[in-house]
Amino acid sequence: MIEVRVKKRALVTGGAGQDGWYLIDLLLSRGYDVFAHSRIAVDPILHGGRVSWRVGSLTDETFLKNLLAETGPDEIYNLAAVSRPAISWDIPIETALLNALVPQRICEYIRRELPACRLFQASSSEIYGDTRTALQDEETRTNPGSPYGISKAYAHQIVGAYRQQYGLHLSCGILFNHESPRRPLNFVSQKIAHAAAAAALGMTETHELDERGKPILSGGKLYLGDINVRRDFGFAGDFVEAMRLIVQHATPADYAVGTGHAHSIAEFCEAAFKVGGLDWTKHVAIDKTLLRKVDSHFTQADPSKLQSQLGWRPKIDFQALVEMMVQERMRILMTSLASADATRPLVATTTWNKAFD
Ligand SMILES: C[C@H]1O[C@H](OP(=O)(O)OP(=O)(O)OC[C@H]2O[C@@H](n3cnc4c(=O)[nH]c(N)nc43)[C@H](O)[C@@H]2O)[C@@H](O)[C@@H](O)C1=O
Repeated sequence: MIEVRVKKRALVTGGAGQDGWYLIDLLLSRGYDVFAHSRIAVDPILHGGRVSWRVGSLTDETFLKNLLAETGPDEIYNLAAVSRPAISWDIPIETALLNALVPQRICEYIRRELPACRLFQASSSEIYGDTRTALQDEETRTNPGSPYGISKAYAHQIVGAYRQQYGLHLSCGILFNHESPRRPLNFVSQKIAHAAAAAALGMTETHELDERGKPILSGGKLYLGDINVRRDFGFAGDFVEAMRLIVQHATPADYAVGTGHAHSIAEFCEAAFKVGGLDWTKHVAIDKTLLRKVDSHFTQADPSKLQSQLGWRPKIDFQALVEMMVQERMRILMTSLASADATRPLVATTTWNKAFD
């Protein structure tokens, strides 16, 4: 019997991460049947219990094949990854398997079993490495410097190769830094937002720990690495809209996904502490142990192709993004202060588990 589907069926890998959250909400609002994968168990009532979750490791070939066979998606959004470039040095083999080989296995499965299925692959501006190019777009030379960047470059190129060779609808979004209140604390944006919120509430010490295993705000100070790095910071909610547009477009292709504006980490601090009326220079200090030996010092997207071909425009600018993040951290901290939970143990935010999306 031929199955007639009324609704489109999407599979989102790494669905429990920041981007998965926004994308699943978007797809549900567009009437999709959503299947989501997570590496670890998730609360089934998330997203109003409207998502069918599958839990397991994508690097397990049998699990991956069963996942694709059982869900039979019309569209796959491959967001699962070791998502922290700095941590990819600690787990380089897992990074290569999950970030590079899994996308290839998905392409191979699509080629053999689901040729009508469309793929969005989450590529990254880390594929450019420490570039000196003023603006980066789809043509910019890839020169990644970390196991993360190298694994993402492999995935980017193999997806493009399968698209060329087999004429399949496989696309990559080269995602520049994208943040939100759902960002884990071990990314610089949320680390700053958290410290700025705590300082605004008059706190000098937070329970949550930083990469060094010390409180994120300690003695009223936030310790950071290189604050001169400039990044193109966008809002994750805007980025998932780009993902959907890319998959809906008649022709598959690669797109740079970023705002086109760059800000330094120092500017992020300035904007974040300003939300509470504070002078960031009194609260931020440098700890050289947080400097990265390999880093991308400057990223700024040229999103012209995405804008002209698909009409994408980010709705949240840098200022609004920072304010949104700091205000949400203030709300969370006030809730926790109100519950007089001051005796709870310090919380590490940099566990191995948090390396994944
Ligand atoms: C595009 C790319 O974007 C993300 O990776 P990331 O850029 O490594 O993210 P991050 O927030 O850890 O670092 C941003 C910058 O901030 C600098 N920085 C300074 N001081 C601290 C600091 O104290 N902590 C951290 N974490 N960073 C610091 C750090 O050196 C780096 O230059 C992922 O979404 C990834 O999946 C992805 O694809």
